[in-house]
Amino acid sequence: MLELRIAGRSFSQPVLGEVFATIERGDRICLLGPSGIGKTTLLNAIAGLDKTLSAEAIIGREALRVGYLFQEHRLLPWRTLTANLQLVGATAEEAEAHLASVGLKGYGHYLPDQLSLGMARRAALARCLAVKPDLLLLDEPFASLDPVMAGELKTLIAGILDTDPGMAMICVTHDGGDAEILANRLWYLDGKPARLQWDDRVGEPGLIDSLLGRLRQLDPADS
Ligand SMILES: Nc1ncnc2c1ncn2[C@@H]1O[C@H](COP(=O)(O)OP(=O)(O)OP(=O)(O)O)[C@@H](O)[C@H]1O
Repeated sequence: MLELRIAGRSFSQPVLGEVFATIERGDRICLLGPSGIGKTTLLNAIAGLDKTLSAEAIIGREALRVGYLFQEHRLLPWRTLTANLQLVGATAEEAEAHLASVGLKGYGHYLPDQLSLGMARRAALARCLAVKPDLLLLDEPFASLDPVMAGELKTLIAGILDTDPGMAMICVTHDGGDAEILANRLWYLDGKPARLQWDDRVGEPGLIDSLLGRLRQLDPADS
């Protein structure tokens, strides 16, 4: 469905090295790695937002609908939630249904600034769904949420993926435990410049425990 052939990405210094991988329908990838290593840079590349990369770097991107949940909600603050969803192609009825599916039934007339952090993130997730994505990109969706809210959002995302087995997902997280709930594949990005150090399929007994152990060794601050 998507093939990554990234030769590298530098800003003032090299950030990403060569990244080669394929993403298939139904892949649920948790992307882990130390802070500042290049996870968002990689997600932006996959989303097609990095215009410095050649078309050959992300093969298949043009044919895909991508829903991207950024670290900030990036909803237009002067538009209601319904109007924000309509901007990406939803009808008013579809917008209402998407908002209801993330627990925001009846909030369509609210402005983004009238929402709590957790509600705004769910509204942004509803906007992702309004795109009818083939690929869902989630950049630290649980960051800054209290454990209860984070748990609810995790369950919500797991449910969304369950109802659409063909949808692929890449979720950046610092918490290997998220992988247990959401992932069937794990990527670990590390190195200078950063490369995918592991690309593992979940399913082997003990893999998550071994992942958490490796994370603790590699990056004590993140474990
Ligand atoms: N637009 C930019 N201009 C200059 N440098 C950038 C830009 N975007 C990212 N970088 C640099 O690239 C490196 C990787 O950043 P990136 O945000 O991709 O890391 P990350 O792994 O997502 O970090 P975190 O886990 O803290 O969110 C950092 O050193 C960052 O300063």
